[in-house]
Amino acid sequence: MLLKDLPREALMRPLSRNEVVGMLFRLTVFGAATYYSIKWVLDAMDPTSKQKNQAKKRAEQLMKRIGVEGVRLTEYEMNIASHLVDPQTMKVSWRDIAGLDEVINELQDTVILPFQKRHLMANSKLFQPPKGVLLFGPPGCGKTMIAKATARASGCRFINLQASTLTDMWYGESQKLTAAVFSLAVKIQPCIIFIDEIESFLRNRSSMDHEATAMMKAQFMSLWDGLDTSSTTQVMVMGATNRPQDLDPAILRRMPTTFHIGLPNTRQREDILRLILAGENLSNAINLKEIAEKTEGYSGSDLRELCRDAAMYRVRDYVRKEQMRQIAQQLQDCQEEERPVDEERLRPVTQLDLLFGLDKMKESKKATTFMLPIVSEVALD
Ligand SMILES: Nc1ncnc2c1ncn2[C@@H]1O[C@H](COP(=O)(O)OP(=O)(O)OP(=O)(O)O)[C@@H](O)[C@H]1O
Repeated sequence: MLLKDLPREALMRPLSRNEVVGMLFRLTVFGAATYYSIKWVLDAMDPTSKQKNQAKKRAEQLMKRIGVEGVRLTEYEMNIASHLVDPQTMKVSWRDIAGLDEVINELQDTVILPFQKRHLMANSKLFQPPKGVLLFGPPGCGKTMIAKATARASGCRFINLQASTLTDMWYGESQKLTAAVFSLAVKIQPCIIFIDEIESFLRNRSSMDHEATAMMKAQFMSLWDGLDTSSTTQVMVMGATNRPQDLDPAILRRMPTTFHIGLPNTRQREDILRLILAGENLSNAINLKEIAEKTEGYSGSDLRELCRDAAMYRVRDYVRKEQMRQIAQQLQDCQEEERPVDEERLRPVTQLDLLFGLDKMKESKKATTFMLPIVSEVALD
């Protein structure tokens, strides 16, 4: 039936109460159905919706585990919260770091103490943890370990941020995420925001910078400055870099507390080797001083790799011995005999294993330094 076919009186008469309620009800149902359909279609079209849901779930679990409950997070804060490190899984402590006692003592006084004893100095502006700390030095020398151990020792929550988390986003998203980093840190304080390779997104500003990058940097700095407005805010940005010379001077100014984590000297290398090999079955003739003296220029991570290789030789020997025994048994066509208990165990790591490991490491280092100029030639083209 068309509208013009309806009797004029029916159109003019006022609506009854029930009709108005019914109409309102139908409108509400229709509005809600439209809203959820559009939301569903948009979610289905959003290529990142699955990631968002996973990040949300992970963030909720983590927040529960770190003991933060009853705090409402925005979608962007949820995303950042998925980079929270669960303190239970953060195993690194000072005892796992060798040869860096001076740095650790300094960190203890300048960073950890103000966090640990914050209740004593609540009203002192001078005795607040620094808002920015920079760890710099060559790769593999323990910067990340130091950052994690600092968070653990100071009882801080730890957001482990990769620069790409903020820079890989769509235009506009980066800025929302940057804001979320700081707002989340304040909600879950005391908190350390750790940014590895900080120079990769807070590098020297240049006229070549994309507008969005320049805006994000400016925003990052102003949010960082905002931490200073309240003396009770317990949030610190800790950056790590291999290339401090590439950092924006404005960023360097905001990180007056700097720690150089350099390549270890002979004594430090010996300490690192001792720590890495602690708990291993070692031959009595092991001479770590000799290995330390032969590893000039090696980082802690190189030394760990060397020890890993050395420890593998005895596994390889064990497997070979086993194969030889099986072949001998097959040749003699005899039943498998019971073996003495010490044949079931791996032999101790010997000095020779370490020296072999060292040779292998030297070879691979030579190969990579040989490859490096080729890589840069390609990049320059
Ligand atoms: N001083 C040290 N004591 C014990 N182990 C060390 C030390 N330095 C480095 N290592 C070993 O090297 C590994 C790498 O260290 P870490 O990731 O902290 O280095 P980094 O300086 O952050 O390197 P990058 O700049 O590449 O991120 C550690 O997991 C650890 O096994």
